[in-house]
Amino acid sequence: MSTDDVVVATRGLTKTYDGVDVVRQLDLRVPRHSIFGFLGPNGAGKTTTMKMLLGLIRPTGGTGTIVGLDIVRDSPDIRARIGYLPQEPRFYEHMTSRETLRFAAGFFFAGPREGIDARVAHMIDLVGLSRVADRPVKSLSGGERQRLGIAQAQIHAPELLILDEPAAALDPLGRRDVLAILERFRETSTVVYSTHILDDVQRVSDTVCILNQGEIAAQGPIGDVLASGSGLVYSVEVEGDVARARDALLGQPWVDEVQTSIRGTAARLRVTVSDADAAESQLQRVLLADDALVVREFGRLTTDLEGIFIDLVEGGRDDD
Ligand SMILES: Nc1ncnc2c1ncn2[C@@H]1O[C@H](COP(=O)(O)OP(=O)(O)OP(=O)(O)O)[C@@H](O)[C@H]1O
Repeated sequence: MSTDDVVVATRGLTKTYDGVDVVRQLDLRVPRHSIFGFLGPNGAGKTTTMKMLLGLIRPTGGTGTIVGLDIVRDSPDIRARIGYLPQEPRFYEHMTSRETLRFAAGFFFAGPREGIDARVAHMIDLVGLSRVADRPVKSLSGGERQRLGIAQAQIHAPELLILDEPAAALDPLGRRDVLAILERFRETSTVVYSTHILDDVQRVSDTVCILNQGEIAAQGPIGDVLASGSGLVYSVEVEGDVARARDALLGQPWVDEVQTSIRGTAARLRVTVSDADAAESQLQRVLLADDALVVREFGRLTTDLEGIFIDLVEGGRDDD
């Protein structure tokens, strides 16, 4: 990937508070035009990382660039070129949504008022606030406020949008609306958003980074991250002498574990292997060597992000 294709790149990014690394040695890479899901449990360090990227707090160690600018040296320029939605956006409650967006646009756009008004109207339309645009912000629902926050962050058409938990406080319909809006930005911009809701990431993200206790537990295209967690488990449905089939499998050096669940005359075997190549070439053969055994179904298990997330997060947890 060339540097033009990477919007955020950090190396060894670290933040220490009171001698504790809350973010440790992050090497992040966000591809241009991706919807990058920054996933992690509460306290993982997502907000701290985002604030470092925006120049709102200073890293203790490491370096980073964002849209080609240095995150420490160039932070004023970064804030002009990036849209940011904090976890709890604040507004002037008596202003309407339209006035709020006009006010924000005034910081970025010079030139005739009509230009600003057209941009504001376009953003109101894009985030679906037309019906309520001329009501005071204090009368908006949680979902409407969040959509206003996204419109405000995007008012100057930044090439990168950073959103801290944009959908966390919303009900399923509100979340769906926000995710649909993020999708619309994919063509024109890059979106980095944090969340602890796996389902959201699975729905809209093409790239994901799982952060746990301040460190990256997994990062990459979502398909690769999903494959990394599911590649070594096979599911096989058989009929016949299940115990013999199980023993035959456990006799292979590349088989770690076989779990069996009986379903009438058939059984499902969940086979965990240590060597995917060996499993691909030999697993079926081992089973078919038993003439009395019928193999009804055979395949690699596809796990979802939740399984991987729990494995990574639980696996990385210190025993206390
Ligand atoms: N100013 C600070 N001083 C000391 N510790 C801090 C400070 N800011 C954050 N922390 C700690 O750093 C850790 C990471 O916090 P952060 O807010 O980045 O996590 P997060 O992943 O965004 O969590 P959440 O999903 O709950 O918002 C937490 O343990 C938090 O208490």
